[in-house]
Amino acid sequence: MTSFGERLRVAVDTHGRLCLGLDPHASLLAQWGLPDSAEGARELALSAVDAAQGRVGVVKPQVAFYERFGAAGYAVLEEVIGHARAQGLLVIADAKRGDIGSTMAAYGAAWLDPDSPLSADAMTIVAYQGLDSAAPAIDLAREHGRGLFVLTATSNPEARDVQQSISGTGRTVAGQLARDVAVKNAGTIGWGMLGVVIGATEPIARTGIDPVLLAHTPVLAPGFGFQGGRLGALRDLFGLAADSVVASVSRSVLGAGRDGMADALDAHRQELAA
Ligand SMILES: O=C(O)c1cc(=O)[nH]c(=O)n1[C@@H]1O[C@H](COP(=O)(O)O)[C@@H](O)[C@H]1O
Repeated sequence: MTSFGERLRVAVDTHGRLCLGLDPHASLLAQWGLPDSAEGARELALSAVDAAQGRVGVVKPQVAFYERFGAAGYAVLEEVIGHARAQGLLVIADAKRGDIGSTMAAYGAAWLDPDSPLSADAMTIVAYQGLDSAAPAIDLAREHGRGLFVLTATSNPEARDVQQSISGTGRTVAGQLARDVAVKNAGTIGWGMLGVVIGATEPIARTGIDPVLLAHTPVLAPGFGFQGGRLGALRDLFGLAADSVVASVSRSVLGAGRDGMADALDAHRQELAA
């Protein structure tokens, strides 16, 4: 079976390193003239998947924007994930789950088991319980060719006090988590099945993460566009980890509206390539 790392590499080599976030914010639904309902979220997300087709290889629905509509929202999320995957897009479910091992097994089953109605190619997780608490989800992902992205240095400014503080190992919390992930990918040829999330709102040098460690570790990088990170500055921001980056944008594309999304995606791609 092809691993998630290999599939992600092919998607990036084919379509470039941009990922489109499928985030139906209430403000975007209003801007699009759609109802603030599961049906509105469905219409926005399915239109975004259509615009993504042939322009990006990866999409990332943030599940909170569906969850807020309860069961109806989850039904839409199932449809959006299924539709995107059927179109050949890789789907990262941005669920940001984290818990003790036995519960992580259930989260893995929900988002990564091929038989689950929410089955995605990868999910985001929080590992403040220690990366090994995610072992059951990691094992399940490996078995089925799926992946996980571990939050290490997030894009929001409030995160710094925690994530850049020095842990018991002498490294920053972010640096230690990134190292733990990289160690699990060691020995992989190309990209491993475990990635890290590093925000694009400040240079990696400030996070305490050693970019050299990330040669085999894909880096999901949100924070470009609406949050201020510049795609054209990707190499300056990520330094020696730049080649591992998948740059994620949501509002800066979706905010261009139904008819403007395709052009916005093309403009973002050009900015990345420049
Ligand atoms: O894991 C994420 O994707 C994530 C991590 C992070 O540090 N910062 C961050 O913004 N995100 C997500 O990335 C998306 C950013 O959206 P825009 O700011 O609209 O491009 C949202 O879905 C966030 O939940």
